[in-house]
Amino acid sequence: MEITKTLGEFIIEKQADYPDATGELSSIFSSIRLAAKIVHREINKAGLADITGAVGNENIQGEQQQKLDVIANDKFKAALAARGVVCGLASEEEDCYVHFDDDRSKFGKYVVLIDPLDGSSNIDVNVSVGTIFSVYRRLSPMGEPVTEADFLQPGDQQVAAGYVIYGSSTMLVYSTGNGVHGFTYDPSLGIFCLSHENMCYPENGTIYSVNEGNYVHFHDGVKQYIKYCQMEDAKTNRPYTSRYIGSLVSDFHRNLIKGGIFLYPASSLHPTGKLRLLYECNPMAFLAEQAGGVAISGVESRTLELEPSELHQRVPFFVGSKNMVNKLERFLREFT
Ligand SMILES: O=P(O)(O)OC[C@H]1O[C@](O)(COP(=O)(O)O)[C@@H](O)[C@@H]1O
Ligand SMILES: [Mg+2]
Ligand SMILES: [Mg+2]
Repeated sequence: MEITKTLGEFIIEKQADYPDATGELSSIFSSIRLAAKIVHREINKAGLADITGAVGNENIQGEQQQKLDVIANDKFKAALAARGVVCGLASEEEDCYVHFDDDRSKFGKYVVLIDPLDGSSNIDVNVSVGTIFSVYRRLSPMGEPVTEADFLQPGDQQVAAGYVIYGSSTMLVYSTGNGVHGFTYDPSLGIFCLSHENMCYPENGTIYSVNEGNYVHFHDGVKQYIKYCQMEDAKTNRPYTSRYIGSLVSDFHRNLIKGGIFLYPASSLHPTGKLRLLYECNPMAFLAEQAGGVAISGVESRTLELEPSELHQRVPFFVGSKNMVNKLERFLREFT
């Protein structure tokens, strides 16, 4: 494919769609682009002793922090703090939100929430992982310290969201509410090139992604839907194919391109689900809806309308092709 446009050029071009744009949001994308290149370089060395394995600390979620969790967190935090447009950050790897109080940043208009390294359990086994980000306008007055309220905004208030996937190639996929666009990193040129403009879910798909190892712990509605996916019916292309990587970004990315549904339900193992609302589910739900898909956290529970109550809260999450998620919701309604 001919290289047509770089990420930087595309962002400037799109900025013209927003007459009041000041370039601050574009500056956040420059930070993310830079940090993504650095983390790409580190991940490509995963397997070498100095960046493999755990650091020996637990994060607030009680999970063993991997070295790359910490490296990615530091790189994204530093890049986002360096441009004076972000006044605060919340991260999976930080117990509490961080206030950027240098003279420029404290007048920054935006707060950013990140999952610096998604799919940590796959780092050491050479399976694709990602970074997830979400951007909001601050609610607190300019110049004042950020508060938790700046971060506990419902997902439909996001001004931008996206992910970086570090797989067979590294890609950055984002939306500012004007479609979903993907850029593939060319390490030899050191640039992200437009490769997937206006990404859209197929309305129907034939892939379902769920950790079936937890099947016995699932509620009936989910069990019945999984059975439905596995039943023989040529008219509806069933049985569907089961694909589960165990990295949310990678499972989401595949299903976005091919059509499919991803499920991480609540269960007796994870009573409120496992995935974090603020820096995993909301950004992916924002992208999904921008790509014509659907994202719910239960019956009549649009993920983007959930009112957050805690920085690291977990919620059930079902996302994917419109007709598949709507079908699942009918099962949840019927069997719950
Ligand atoms: O191993 P499980 O229980 O199926 O969970 C896999 C899920 O957990 C996660 O790894 C959680 O994310 P982190 O790696 O960022 O903590 C998701 O990427 C993935 O979808
Ligand atoms: Mg994650
Ligand atoms: Mg993570």
